[in-house]
Amino acid sequence: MADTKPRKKITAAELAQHSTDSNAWMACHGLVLNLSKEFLEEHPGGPDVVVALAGKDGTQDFEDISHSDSAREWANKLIIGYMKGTEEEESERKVKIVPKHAEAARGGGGGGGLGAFIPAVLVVILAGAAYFFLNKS
Ligand code: HEM
Repeated sequence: MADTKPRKKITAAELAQHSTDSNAWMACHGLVLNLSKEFLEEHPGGPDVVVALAGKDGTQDFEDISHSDSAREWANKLIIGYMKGTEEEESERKVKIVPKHAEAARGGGGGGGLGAFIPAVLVVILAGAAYFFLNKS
């Protein structure tokens, strides 16, 4: 993850200019990844699916595949810059990395309800068990 290269601030127009397989950038979680030739050749999902998103924001497609944490670490090595945004977003994107699978699922997917539901279910089960044992004796 030792990404020592300074990150560049990139506009949507600039991103859109890098949309061919020999010159492919893709935005992901506000970061800009350089989809190098080696990356495209080695990508387990093949080059075409990624090249189709070159010059665009591929965050949704990247998350839809539920990429592993090692895929995310690989993506971090491709970071060359960050998307232009508000001052706050930009200062975060200067140091940000592609979120781990669990974080992305929690934050981005909108499916956070279950996590909050589990403790409530546990409390009900424990209360039921306590009631049962206290009444037994
Ligand atoms: C740009 C950063 C990306 C990286 C570093 C990356 C890396 C990987 C890695 C390591 C895998 C193997 C499974 C895993 O470890 O999760 C994988 C699988 C896959 N990726 Fe990506 N990927 C990237 C972007 C994308 C995008 C934008 C798509 C668009 C749809 C995509 C589509 C797929 C598909 C379909 C597979 C499944 C291949 C299979 O199991 O048959 N990937 N990717």
